[in-house]
Amino acid sequence: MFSSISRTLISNKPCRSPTLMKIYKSRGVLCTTQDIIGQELSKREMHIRGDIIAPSHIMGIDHLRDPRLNKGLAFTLEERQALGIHGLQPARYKSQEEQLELCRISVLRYQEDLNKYLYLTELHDRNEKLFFRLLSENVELLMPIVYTPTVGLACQKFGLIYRRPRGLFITINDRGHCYDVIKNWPESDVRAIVVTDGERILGLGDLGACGMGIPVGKLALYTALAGIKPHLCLPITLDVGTNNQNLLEDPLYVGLRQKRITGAEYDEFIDEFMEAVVKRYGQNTLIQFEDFGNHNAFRFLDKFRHRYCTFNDDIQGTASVAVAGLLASKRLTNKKISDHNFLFFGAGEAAIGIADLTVKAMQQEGLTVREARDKIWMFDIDGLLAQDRPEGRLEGHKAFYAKNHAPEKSLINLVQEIKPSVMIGASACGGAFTPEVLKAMASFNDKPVVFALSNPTHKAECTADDCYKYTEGRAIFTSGSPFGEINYNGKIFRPGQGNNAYIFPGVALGVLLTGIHHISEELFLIAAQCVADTVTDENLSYGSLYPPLSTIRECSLYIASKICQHAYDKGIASVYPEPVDKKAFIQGNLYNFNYESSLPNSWSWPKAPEVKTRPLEPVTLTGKL
Ligand SMILES: NC(=O)C1=CN([C@@H]2O[C@H](COP(=O)(O)OP(=O)(O)OC[C@H]3O[C@@H](n4cnc5c(N)ncnc54)[C@H](OP(=O)(O)O)[C@@H]3O)[C@@H](O)[C@H]2O)C=CC1
Ligand SMILES: CC(=O)C(=O)O
Ligand SMILES: [Mg+2]
Repeated sequence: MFSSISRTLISNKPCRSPTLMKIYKSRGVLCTTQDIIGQELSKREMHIRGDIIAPSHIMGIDHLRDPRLNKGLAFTLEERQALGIHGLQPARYKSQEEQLELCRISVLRYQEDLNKYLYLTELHDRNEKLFFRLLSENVELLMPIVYTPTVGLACQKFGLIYRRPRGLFITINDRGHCYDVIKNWPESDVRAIVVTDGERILGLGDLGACGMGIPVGKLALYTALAGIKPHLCLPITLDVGTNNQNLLEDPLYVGLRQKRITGAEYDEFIDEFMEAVVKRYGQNTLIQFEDFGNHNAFRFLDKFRHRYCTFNDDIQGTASVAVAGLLASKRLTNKKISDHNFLFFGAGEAAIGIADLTVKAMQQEGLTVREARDKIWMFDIDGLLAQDRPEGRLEGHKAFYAKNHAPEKSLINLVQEIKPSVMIGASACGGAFTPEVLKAMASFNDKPVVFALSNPTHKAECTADDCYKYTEGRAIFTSGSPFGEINYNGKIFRPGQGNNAYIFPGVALGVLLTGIHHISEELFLIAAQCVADTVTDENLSYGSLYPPLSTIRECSLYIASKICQHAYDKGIASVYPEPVDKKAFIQGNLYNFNYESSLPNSWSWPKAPEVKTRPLEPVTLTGKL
């Protein structure tokens, strides 16, 4: 459709006069934006709308300035001539592969991770395809930069490093006008939103508006790990203030300088936001809640899950990746999930989410809900979840796991008493799994399973080194942030990263492609099984319960294909007709990480007299400078 549009004249301003419109139309001039794609779009959107690009309407320097169009030195001589950028760059042609190599060298030149983060942010702003291809082909190297742990530091330093806008900030002062703010977003076809209010950023607490790094990082993974087209993704931060006194007093803080709004005003604001999203982008827009405070996270999941296309990544995505690890661990321990005795350190979004999904996994193995819950012990800031404990409420799902047991505030005492075979930390309490606790786990388990899921790295309940050291190399260890390769007494471990990044990109892709309206727990069990299925014996031999990060893209596509099948089998898809070849359907909808021709379809090499500049000698692609 667009190639014919690109051949047609487009007037500078929408025409309002019916008479003029008739005349223009008779001459083939498109008068209003509606004429072009049947929607209200700005002129720029006519040129670049989603992945429909009309290069013939963008001339000159904009091709280099627009990250969606820029290919660096990969514009051919023909393209440079046609686009009017000839002479604006040095003569050398560089393929995308050569550029990728230069990017790798450039990133590695930086000593500090925050500088690597800044380099990648700048690349993202400069050349979108190069950024995403670099990230997707170097996940092991770069995910720790755009994601945990470095993204945590980037959020903490957000006021200092903020350069260019990315994503939408909607503040509590915009209430009544959420839709108007969302309308300012230049893309008319958004399918996925990651939203935070910054109250619980990783394990770093309330970072207010500085939490924007998280939706940006999560959505970068949507594209890099699942091939979801970047223009379909929108990061949003809802700025309702912050209770972080340091930020409130920090002259560099970029958010609203006020305490968090709570209560009815806050709830109405979130309601308005959800409605505004649907009003602009439709009922099927996927809204991923990320890093909200505990109380709000559970409330909103309950409130919205049957009204919107939404999920909470910290509760459900984390649950899925942890259950995936437990499923994979069967091959090392020879135990079913229901053979274990669990102790959770932390009873918040992540821990409760994992516990609830683990119960579902045990039900699949034949246990009743009661029997499954009995196997799960939980510990929060006030100690063991015990039915009659004097302190600490048993709000929400905590009550399901409360035991008929005397109050217990000492982790080591509890460990020694109940002798768990699996211990899962999701407390943001760095170092809580002390050498004593780890030694105890090793004393009554041949292969203790230890998950230290808190992020970023310094919040992990124990390090990988300590875990292997104090369990004599017998532990099956997983962490939320990466620990790299560990050499314990000559044995090499490559512990896996139990992070929801294995789950949410693939789940999102499956949901978006099939148009699932409401996201059930079942999808997260499917995703867990997919991840567990992709773990090889070799991965397990290095102590990893997850496939290597270098294969996480395949893992996301596998999850999406299973969700796709499930959606049509269960009749919960809304995209019809059902694709016969699901794999081809998915592949056909993925982002193309490679540069494409910038020449309009109709473009042909101009005749000599029309060319104002002297054509360059074509440069050989492999030639040296
Ligand atoms: N690996 C992954 O993919 C993910 C990791 N996480 C990480 O998990 C951590 C927790 O996140 P989330 O569950 O959302 O946070 P929450 O605030 O919801 O939960 C934290 C839990 O830890 C408990 N806790 C805090 N301090 C202590 C302590 N000293 N002793 C015992 N328990 C304590 C809290 O107790 P109380 O309930 O009494 O307040 C609460 O139950 C974060 O570091 C986060 O980064 C989160 C999501 C995904
Ligand atoms: C990984 C993640 O979602 C978190 O730590 O909050
Ligand atoms: Mg999170």
